[in-house]
Amino acid sequence: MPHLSISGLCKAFGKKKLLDGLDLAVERGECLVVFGGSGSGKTTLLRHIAGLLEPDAGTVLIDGQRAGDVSAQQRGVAMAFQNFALYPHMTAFENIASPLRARAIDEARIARQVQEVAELLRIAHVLDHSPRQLSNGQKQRTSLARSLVHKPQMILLDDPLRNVDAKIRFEMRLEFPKLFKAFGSTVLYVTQDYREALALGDRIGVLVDGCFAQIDSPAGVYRNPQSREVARLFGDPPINLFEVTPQRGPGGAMQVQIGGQTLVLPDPCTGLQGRACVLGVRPEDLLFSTEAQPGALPVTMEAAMPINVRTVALLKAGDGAELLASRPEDPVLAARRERLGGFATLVPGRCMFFDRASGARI
Ligand SMILES: Nc1ncnc2c1ncn2[C@@H]1O[C@H](COP(=O)(O)OP(=O)(O)OP(=O)(O)O)[C@@H](O)[C@H]1O
Repeated sequence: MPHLSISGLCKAFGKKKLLDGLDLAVERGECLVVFGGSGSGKTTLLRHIAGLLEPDAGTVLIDGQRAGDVSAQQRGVAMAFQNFALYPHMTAFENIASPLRARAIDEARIARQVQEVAELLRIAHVLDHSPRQLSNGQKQRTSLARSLVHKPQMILLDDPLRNVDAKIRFEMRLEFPKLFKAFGSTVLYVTQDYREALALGDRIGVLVDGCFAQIDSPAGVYRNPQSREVARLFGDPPINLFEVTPQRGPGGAMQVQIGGQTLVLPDPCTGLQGRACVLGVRPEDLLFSTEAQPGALPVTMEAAMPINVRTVALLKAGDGAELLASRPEDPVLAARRERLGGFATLVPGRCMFFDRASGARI
């Protein structure tokens, strides 16, 4: 039996349908990231799992029991919301110990459990500090330690890194997966940052219009998105999307028109002839070269910039259609300030097609 099992969950506030028949099953010990835009209903979903909201329709079961029927504490569910305020008059130790005190656990065991979680979160050396003596990162770790100290079977984390600076966010993203596995808890982790979703999730549920548009591994949502919407939500620079109608070219290979120019597709694409669709190509799968190649799309490079260890080029084809190509760091290209004529080709096996009307993956 899955640890968490949701079926047909519906919730509306006034006329606004927020959750619209949502289904989800999460296995014990799994980290499921709920990813979606602002206002898509992520927090509302967590509140149902915590038993704080009643569904309009559908069921939320934890270990087979309805979420609203037993208290979160009895079910071993812990929650940590975006703004984890610490008690300002208590030391870090007392803050972390507070959920254990509420359970009348003896002092020696409290000290042991606080020490254990503080060591895992690397804050054992500041346990006697008050919150105002802690750095922002240490505050964040302390509040997380407080959520984890009683070894919850399930932990609900609502965008815990939203309000921390980039360095702490990066560190915590690296540490979270190990930490979650060390506790063995089932984790539901809400974020609107696709990088965080890719870094942390065993699986990612992509929340769009009140349902999961796709629930898949990080590689699955990135490499094999089931809709144009999911494809667009992951990736920076974003995926290239072009409305095309593939046709068989004179040489027999399938081709499309971009910016009024012809690009030969690298794959057979059987069945797409004459079909109105959207071609999706990730920038890393669009190759730019100054050497002419058969079937390549004539383009001009309008600009290029380094992004981390890659260089991203803005290309224009024909009547002004824009394409993005990214390649391993290329300082010569990145330093160039003038336009550069060239050709674009696609990596075989990497083109995605979506139905133009519905957006569904073909
Ligand atoms: N109790 C409530 N009554 C009325 N409207 C509500 C209630 N709770 C949430 N909403 C509305 O539902 C929408 C979704 O809220 P929710 O907090 O679930 O989104 P979210 O995906 O977590 O957003 P964010 O990432 O910005 O925190 C918002 O427009 C919010 O104003």
